[in-house]
Amino acid sequence: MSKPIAISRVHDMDAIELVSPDGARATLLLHGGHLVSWQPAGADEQLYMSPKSVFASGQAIRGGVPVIFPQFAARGPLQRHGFARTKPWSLVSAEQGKDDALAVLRLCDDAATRMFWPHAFELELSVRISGREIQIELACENKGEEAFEFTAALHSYLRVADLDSTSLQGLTAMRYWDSVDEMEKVQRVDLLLPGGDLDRIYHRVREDLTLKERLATTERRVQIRQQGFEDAVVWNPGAEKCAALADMPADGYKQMLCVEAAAIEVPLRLAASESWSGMQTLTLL
Ligand SMILES: O=P(O)(O)OC[C@H]1O[C@H](O)[C@H](O)[C@@H](O)[C@@H]1O
Repeated sequence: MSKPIAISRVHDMDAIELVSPDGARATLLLHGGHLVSWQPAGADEQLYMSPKSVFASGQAIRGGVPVIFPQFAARGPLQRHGFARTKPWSLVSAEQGKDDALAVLRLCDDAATRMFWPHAFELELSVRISGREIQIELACENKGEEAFEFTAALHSYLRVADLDSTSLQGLTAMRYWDSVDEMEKVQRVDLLLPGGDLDRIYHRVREDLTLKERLATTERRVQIRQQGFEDAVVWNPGAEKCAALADMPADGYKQMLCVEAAAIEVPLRLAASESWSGMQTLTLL
């Protein structure tokens, strides 16, 4: 028997607090369809949330998992990272199942989105938690009569205790766009040690990635899988750029690494009535 979950208030905003029977928890705001917290069963928070983040209508949240749609970064005429992360989404369903908890949110075009982006669309974000895993799925349907193209990302901010003890594995031999140096490069080494200003778009991601963090007596490992998304963005602003971000503490960059499932290099194209979906799955190993 599944039990419905009612809307509550978190950060003074409408929220869905998912709790699965095994104790896994996640919090999703209707603002932006924004996942702001994920605690696997028996474990601590896995997502970074800036203590200086603003939670207000029309504003982007710094941390968790922003939904980037229909434009990644400044790669087009729209506002940075598109409008989905600052719009109010509606609740389709939220329930606790026998061994999981699941919420589905929806965002459709309206007069305001059509002013900037003249297309009829329906976006659905589904978040499912169970045990030590979370599945975040973004789906888009073209509800209009003409084809459209878009770029998108699930911009996950992973929390780390210390960036200097953190590495990311699984990117060997991959081609990437280095957004700092503005050139194409190839990853030579297996372990990426994120220090300083790092902003890369890895192309044609086929392998699972693993975030590894050396802790005092153990190692924390988070497996990152993606389907339907061809690119993965790895971002850390480093000290200088972090200090310039009004919604981050000066040393906040040491506690986070963004590993984003994305579709950027080859924009997604949907003909009338066509749909696409992409997923990022995080598993605490
Ligand atoms: O500050 P925001 O608009 O949220 O963007 C945060 C970051 O998002 C992505 O990771 C981009 O690759 C970065 O270039 C950008 O700085």
